[in-house]
Amino acid sequence: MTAISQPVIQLERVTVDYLGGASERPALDQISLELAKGSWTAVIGNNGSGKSTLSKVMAGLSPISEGRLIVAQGHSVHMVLQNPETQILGETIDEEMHLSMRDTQDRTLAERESNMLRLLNEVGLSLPPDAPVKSLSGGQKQLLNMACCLAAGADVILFDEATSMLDPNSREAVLEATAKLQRSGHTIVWVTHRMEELCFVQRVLLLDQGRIAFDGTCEQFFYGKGLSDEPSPCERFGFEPPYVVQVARALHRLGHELPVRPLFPQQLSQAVVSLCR
Ligand SMILES: Nc1ncnc2c1ncn2[C@@H]1O[C@H](COP(=O)(O)OP(=O)(O)OP(=O)(O)O)[C@@H](O)[C@H]1O
Repeated sequence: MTAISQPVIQLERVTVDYLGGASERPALDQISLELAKGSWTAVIGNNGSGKSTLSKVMAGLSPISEGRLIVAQGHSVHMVLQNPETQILGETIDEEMHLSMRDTQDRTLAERESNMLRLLNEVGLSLPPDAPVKSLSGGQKQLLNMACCLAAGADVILFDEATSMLDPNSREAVLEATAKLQRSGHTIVWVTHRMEELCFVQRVLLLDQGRIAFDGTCEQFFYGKGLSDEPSPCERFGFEPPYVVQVARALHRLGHELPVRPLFPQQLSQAVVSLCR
């Protein structure tokens, strides 16, 4: 990847070596990277490859053994964790939101209420603010966690496997809300094991034993750089690509050259229709 003119987050040769950790190697090993403002980056890798440690480092929640983290001035980094329950303390939506809101002394009650409703609307959580948290689905709790990040002033949000405990509809709602936040200028880091979620992001970082083993676009990850039959990075590292990509690769091997490298079912169907014309 080329240097980014104004990175929001920069890691310079960051190593994290947990004291007393079971592994002989550091959790992160000399990682250098830059995140552009308004970008959406996925972080993937096998269990124990360092994904959670990397997101905690970026959020300033993990000590660094060597190297340094630079967060550009005026930017605020927050996290949405895997288990929707983990970071909720309030008993109702509004109680949870008020716990997260910053600068509350400066606002009148009416301003705070309207700000809260605006943020809930921004993530697509349309429930009465006095709804008890325990009545919310897992997906609604993640949307609430996202709204709380916004309430706390986050412009960089790190999702650490935030959809892994959700059903397909809830996953879609969280992905849609995240895409909307990115369109409005937020910087997103998305740790995941789900290959199909990479289709939404601009940049894929693959961690392997604490090091960056791949850094490129989703298309490059699933299809490789050219049209050759060589295994793609996704295949080389032993991940199963989404079904759409598998079909497109199979068609290519059978000699049917698609005009695009599809990521979504609609793109695949359009490409197949164009082949039949
Ligand atoms: N608090 C800790 N103390 C000691 N070792 C740790 C700690 N947290 C993580 N590790 C070790 O650091 C390495 C990277 O762990 P990390 O949780 O960052 O990986 P991961 O890619 O997020 O894994 P997973 O996909 O299972 O969540 C692993 O070897 C893990 O055992």
